[in-house]
Amino acid sequence: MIEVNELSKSFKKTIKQSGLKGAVKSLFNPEYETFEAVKNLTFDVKKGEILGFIGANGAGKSTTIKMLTGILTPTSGTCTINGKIPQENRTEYVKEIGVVFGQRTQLWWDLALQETYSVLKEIYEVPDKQFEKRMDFLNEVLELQEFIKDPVRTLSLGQRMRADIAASLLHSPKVLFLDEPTIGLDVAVKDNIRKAIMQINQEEQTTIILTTHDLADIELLCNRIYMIDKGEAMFDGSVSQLKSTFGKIHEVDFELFSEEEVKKVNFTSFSEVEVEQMGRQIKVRFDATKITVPQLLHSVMSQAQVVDVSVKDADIEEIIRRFFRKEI
Ligand SMILES: Nc1ncnc2c1ncn2[C@@H]1O[C@H](COP(=O)(O)OP(=O)(O)OP(=O)(O)O)[C@@H](O)[C@H]1O
Repeated sequence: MIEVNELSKSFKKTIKQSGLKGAVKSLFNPEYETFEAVKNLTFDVKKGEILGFIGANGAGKSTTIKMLTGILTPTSGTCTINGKIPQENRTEYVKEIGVVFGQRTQLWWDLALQETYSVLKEIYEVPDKQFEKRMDFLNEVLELQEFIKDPVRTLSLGQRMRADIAASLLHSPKVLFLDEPTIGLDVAVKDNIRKAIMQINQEEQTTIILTTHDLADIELLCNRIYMIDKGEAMFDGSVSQLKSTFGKIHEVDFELFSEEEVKKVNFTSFSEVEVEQMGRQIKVRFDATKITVPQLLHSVMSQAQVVDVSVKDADIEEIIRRFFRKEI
């Protein structure tokens, strides 16, 4: 459904000069440098797939989404969505896609939500019968009923996000771009939005590209992760591949009977373990490909009296944090 090939985008940036003299010089005789925000990205997304597009702040996610939606023109490379080039024949292309920028709304601030949908119906030329059916479906999935008659400016952030997602889906697009759809929402609302996204994807086979900083969104929704850093691809694969390839660090927390017992424990039989001790607690971090949890448990329990143990699996947030810190 989506094919991206060697996609790049550079921006011309003014070089800032220091001091008042420099500022005046920049104003009348600016000097420019080229900044590569996106570098040679190549990936494809199959019909019905949900791709999690992740990266640190400034990695180039929004710039990529803007090229895929046709807002920006690539400096080089190509992207085609359902066989169409986003920058060509925009009127036809926008009927194929839905876009939600979580930080901004596409709704009219002073109009009642229902009226906004009627305007969008005309813009996208949705036939009356289809519009009614669509509104019933969106009402059911996104629970719009309680606020559909209210002006957009009076909606809460969670209601506004549901309203925006419904607006992006009104014309039954084949591809949906969601840029931070759960930003700033409370846990319960996030949960509702995720369920709605999942239902739409399953019932309509909508292909979705989702950018988010909330890794629970990725774990719960995405079949695949595409990770970028400074505009370049870093990882392309499933969540379980990410965990099995990079999530080797596990953690076991021991609670011992007393501080005296803690002093009895040594880890000299293991070469690479990271140990932290606090009161009666011992926290051990280790590479699960080199040491197994039973080996570690056996060693500690044979040396001292353990009252509680908790084992933490590799967590996607930790893996990505290590990626961004360049430890991986
Ligand atoms: N119009 C522009 N002109 C110049 N530089 C730009 C422009 N748009 C984006 N950039 C730069 O390109 C880089 C990538 O920005 P982008 O908004 O794509 O990042 P992002 O991954 O979406 O970040 P965030 O998670 O913070 O939204 C940044 O360094 C940004 O300053």
